[in-house]
Amino acid sequence: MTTRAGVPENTLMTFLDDWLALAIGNSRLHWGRFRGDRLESVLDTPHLTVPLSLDNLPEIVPDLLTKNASRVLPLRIASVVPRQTELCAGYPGARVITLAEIPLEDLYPTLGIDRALAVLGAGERYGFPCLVIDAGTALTFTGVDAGRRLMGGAILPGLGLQFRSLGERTANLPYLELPGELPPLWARNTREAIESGIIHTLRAGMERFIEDWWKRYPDSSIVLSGGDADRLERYWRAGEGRAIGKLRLDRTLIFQGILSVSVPFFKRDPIPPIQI
Ligand SMILES: Nc1ncnc2c1ncn2[C@@H]1O[C@H](COP(=O)(O)OP(=O)(O)OP(=O)(O)O)[C@@H](O)[C@H]1O
Ligand SMILES: CC(C)(CO)[C@@H](O)C(=O)NCCC(=O)O
Ligand SMILES: [K+]
Repeated sequence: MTTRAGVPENTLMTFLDDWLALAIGNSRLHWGRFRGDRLESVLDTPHLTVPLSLDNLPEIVPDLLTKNASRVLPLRIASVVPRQTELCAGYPGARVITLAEIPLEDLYPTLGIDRALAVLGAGERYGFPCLVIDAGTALTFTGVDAGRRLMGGAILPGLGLQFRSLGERTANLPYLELPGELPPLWARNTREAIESGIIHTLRAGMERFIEDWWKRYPDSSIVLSGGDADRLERYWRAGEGRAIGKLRLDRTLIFQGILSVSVPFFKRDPIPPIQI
């Protein structure tokens, strides 16, 4: 158990207190600073190379901390990278969120905590049922129904990883960055052929999942998140003008999820009951 807290949590976090949320992904760290239930700023940093401590936190996230923040800031951690979790465990205010704390039904034991928190956050903000498409290192689909039950999902290599793997594992193909715009479907040069293959195939896959989801849950919100969400949304929108209206872009879902599981620690109005 990596969870640690210097002071009992329920006395530590009050409505107006500052606290930090840390989502540890496979590419990098995503930090959020909250004041009570308000997310005030976010910051992405590289993975830790040394154990997190009271001394080095201000150097790692200088822009998130106020100058006179001398006390131990509570740090709620959602990690899918065990080695990085270990590096945080010595920080006195650290507490690691586990699947057992997520108020969703039918979660399977190896489900990523980032997926659980993102879809919880999406449901709390936009309503259940909802589908989250998280375009990070891995790209995931995670769907929850109106009864807050995990319906299911899927995992595939993220956009960056798809480009990198072609560049690294072939002799003739270059390593390319994600293009800013949707490439033509039928390419006549190598660069556009790679871009087309990866992006149009992903779009087609997204259509498959989204159409099936909307068939089952016609009024559901679908939310795009993760490091590549902005570009993915642009590619999606540039396509054949499908019903884009209900595809939302929200890169703070996981922070909303972390806030939701931290709610018992705040003097905060309860979240309204859900309709089933
Ligand atoms: N500065 C950056 N560093 C790394 N990735 C970046 C950066 N800016 C944008 N990206 C994009 O973000 C994607 C990774 O997404 P994200 O940062 O959400 O991943 P992650 O949270 O670390 O991974 P995961 O949640 O899948 O474990 C990469 O494919 C890359 O294209
Ligand atoms: C799929 C990733 C890598 C996405 O960050 C993460 O959620 C994870 O490690 N998941 C574990 C496997 C699963 O979710 O079924
Ligand atoms: K692995």
